[in-house]
Amino acid sequence: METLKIALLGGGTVGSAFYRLVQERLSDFHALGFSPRFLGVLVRDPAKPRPIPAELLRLEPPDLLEADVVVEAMGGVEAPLGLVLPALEAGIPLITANKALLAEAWDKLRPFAEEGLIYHEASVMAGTPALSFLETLRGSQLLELHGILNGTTLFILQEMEKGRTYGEALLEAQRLGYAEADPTLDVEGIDAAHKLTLLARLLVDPGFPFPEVRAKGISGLTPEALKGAEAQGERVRLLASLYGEGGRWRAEVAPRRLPQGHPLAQAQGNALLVRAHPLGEVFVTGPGAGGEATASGLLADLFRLLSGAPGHLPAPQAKAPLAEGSPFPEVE
Ligand SMILES: NC(=O)C1=CN([C@@H]2O[C@H](COP(=O)(O)OP(=O)(O)OC[C@H]3O[C@@H](n4cnc5c(N)ncnc54)[C@H](OP(=O)(O)O)[C@@H]3O)[C@@H](O)[C@H]2O)C=CC1
Ligand SMILES: N[C@@H](CC=O)C(=O)O
Repeated sequence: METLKIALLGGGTVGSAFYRLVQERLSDFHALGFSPRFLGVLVRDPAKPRPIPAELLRLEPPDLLEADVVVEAMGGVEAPLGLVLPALEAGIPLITANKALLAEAWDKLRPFAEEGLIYHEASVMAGTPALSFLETLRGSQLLELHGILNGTTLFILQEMEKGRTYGEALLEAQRLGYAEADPTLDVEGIDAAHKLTLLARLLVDPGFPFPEVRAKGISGLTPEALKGAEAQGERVRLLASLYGEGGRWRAEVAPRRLPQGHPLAQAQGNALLVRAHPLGEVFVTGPGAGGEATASGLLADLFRLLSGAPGHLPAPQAKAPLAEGSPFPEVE
């Protein structure tokens, strides 16, 4: 049995759930011939209650160069970047749930992603297949993509439809572990824009720049706007859309009106609807936030790594859209 040395950066909602899930799935590791061992778990406050043995908690990162794999679930951009870069330079694979890091520090990380060293299924729709789903669609050419990529705002809209206030619903989303440490990223559409950037790089342009994504969130939406949509047989959802316009890819996050019977309006979880040529229309839905759902995506990546498969490779070249897209109407 080979020891698998894991350095875990972050032991919060996601990191704790990942630690627990690894313990729960030891027999699957053993079946693959590995025995996982955590070198340490980086946190800020070791006194916080969490399901990780105190002797593993570290205020300084464990020696990442000793690890077989670095798993990053700390959030932010500059702090994790400074830690993971030397490990990547040493050829140590990175598994991360951090979409902000990938979206905003791509110039530094792209060479390692192209080498197959970065695994990040959990960064978009948590453990629900989004990146691996789109990888399979590479056999076709993307026409357009529309997704509900943020669990916090979906939860808030669903709760507001049941009569709860925006503020109450946001607090509950934070309690459930769905929201970012800074929930402005969720409610202003920035988290969904990070995720949409990653999808665009996977499918249509390996260098797709994050600042090109227009982001509008839900903080300005009133209960009246939601009721007005309902009266017209519609539902409002924060959609991330990638579509052709004037021969270029346009990427936007905005609250949009959907017919109530549309699969994206009916979806109870995060969702992704893709039209591709020649495949046609494909739809996937499932949990997109929360500790356990995200840990599932991290573990899937760890098993992918152990099976010898490379990380998530960006698109090999930039491609212009084949057709003009048809985004759903935006809420004014
Ligand atoms: N929550 C979710 O549903 C999902 C989250 N993600 C992503 O996963 C990552 C983690 O999210 P989540 O677990 O919710 O966040 P949390 O805030 O719950 O956890 C962050 C962890 O990292 C530690 N940490 C953060 N910054 C530092 C630092 N500078 N030095 C040392 N330790 C640090 C924190 O320590 P301490 O505990 O002591 O504060 C904490 O353990 C983020 O990138 C997020 O976007 C992705 C998909 C879903
Ligand atoms: N804050 C994010 C967490 C998962 O990516 C969300 O609400 O979707």
